[in-house]
Amino acid sequence: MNEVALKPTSSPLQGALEVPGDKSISHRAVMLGSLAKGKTSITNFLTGEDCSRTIDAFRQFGISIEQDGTTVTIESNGPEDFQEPSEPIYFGNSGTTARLMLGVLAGLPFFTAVYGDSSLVMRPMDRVTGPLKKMGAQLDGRSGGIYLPMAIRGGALKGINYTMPVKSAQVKSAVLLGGLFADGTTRVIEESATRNHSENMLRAFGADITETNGEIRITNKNALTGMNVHVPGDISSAAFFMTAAAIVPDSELTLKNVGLNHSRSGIIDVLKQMGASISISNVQTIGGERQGDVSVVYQKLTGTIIDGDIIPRLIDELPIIALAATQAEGTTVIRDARELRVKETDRIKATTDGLANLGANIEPTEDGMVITGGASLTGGKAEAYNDHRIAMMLAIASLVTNDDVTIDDISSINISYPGFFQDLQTVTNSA
Ligand SMILES: O=C(O)C1=C[C@@H](OP(=O)(O)O)[C@@H](O)[C@H](O)C1
Ligand SMILES: C=C(OP(=O)(O)O)C(=O)O
Repeated sequence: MNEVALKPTSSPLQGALEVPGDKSISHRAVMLGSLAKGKTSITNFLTGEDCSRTIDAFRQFGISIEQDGTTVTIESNGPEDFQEPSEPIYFGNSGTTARLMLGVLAGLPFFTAVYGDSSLVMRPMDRVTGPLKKMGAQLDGRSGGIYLPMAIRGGALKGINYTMPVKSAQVKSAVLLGGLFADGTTRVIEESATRNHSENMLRAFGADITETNGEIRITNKNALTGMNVHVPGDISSAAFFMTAAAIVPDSELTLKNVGLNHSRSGIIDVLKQMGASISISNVQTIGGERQGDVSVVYQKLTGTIIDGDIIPRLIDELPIIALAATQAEGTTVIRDARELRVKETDRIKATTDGLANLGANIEPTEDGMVITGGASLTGGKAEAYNDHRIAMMLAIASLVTNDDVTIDDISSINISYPGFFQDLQTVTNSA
């Protein structure tokens, strides 16, 4: 157990901070770098546990991957040289590793067994095995093929046209990765845009991929070629500090080099909609990924409605947005976010239980929550349910409570943000 009792501090957040590299982009850089021929160098790689699971998976195929802090170097001859792993592959807590790797494994002509931790084995995999089976892969798993552990016999795929039934970048990416190995063209049609890092990076590595009006097409024509990838700061990590600065009076904080890809920046739109003072500067685009500095100056927030197409653009930020809503004047309604129920934990339950324990007026709904804000939080005990995003949200809550916030276990934070508490200390002490 790593229980902590965090003292309430109303100390404003000041100065500048550079959050670690983006988790989604770090995973994809290792995957495409391993599938490419030649050398790939990744800088500002996220050293969190989830991305280590992706590195370990490719090492099991015999790929040479060297890691020196946030720099990762991959030397590969491409998938023809991958070896059949002699041991099952462990995906840990990482949904992105599991779902995207199933797309890769579907295309590799050998047998693999895969498993995950106690959270990952409860997360639905049929959303990716469904389309991959249509492409010709043989996959089976627990409970009739829905859950890990799973066994895959890959190879000989054919392109399909796939209209996505769930708004999920992991599903889209798994099908596109399968499409890299399939005969003919693979088409994915999405109704609402989800994060497009796979498309951006596949294009940069030389894949034959095009996109028009929500239809993405990939053809197995060009081998990928190794390249240099610089990973921008993770907006999902920056979100904790942006929100903290937006709710703690007198804060004035800049988050530097944050990824600002439109498919990820819903948090900025929502905070602005709630009245936050946010400005963006030093914008540049590297490898198809927009990035820049985000400055937040404290200003009183008001409640809002969050639903529809913006949900996939801020899905991982909804727990911290719920905390912002507890500090905003009026009511905030979050809808169309049923996907939160199948993350590392049921995030609708974890967020509403946790914030209610700290004194918030918050109610779960089937696909979201309703928060009546404006009152200060008391503090108290709350469970992180072994979910990094919940643990960090509860830690940020201690900046606005009257008494201690006790969190049962904070070790999950290493999944996506190993230096979180040091960074929190830096910006709260520089006032
Ligand atoms: O593709 C990705 O890197 C991710 C996609 C999202 O999941 P879904 O595709 O399940 O929505 C997100 O919640 C997850 O943190 C990372
Ligand atoms: C849902 C998340 O990740 P994953 O699906 O990769 O476990 C997350 O990081 O919030």
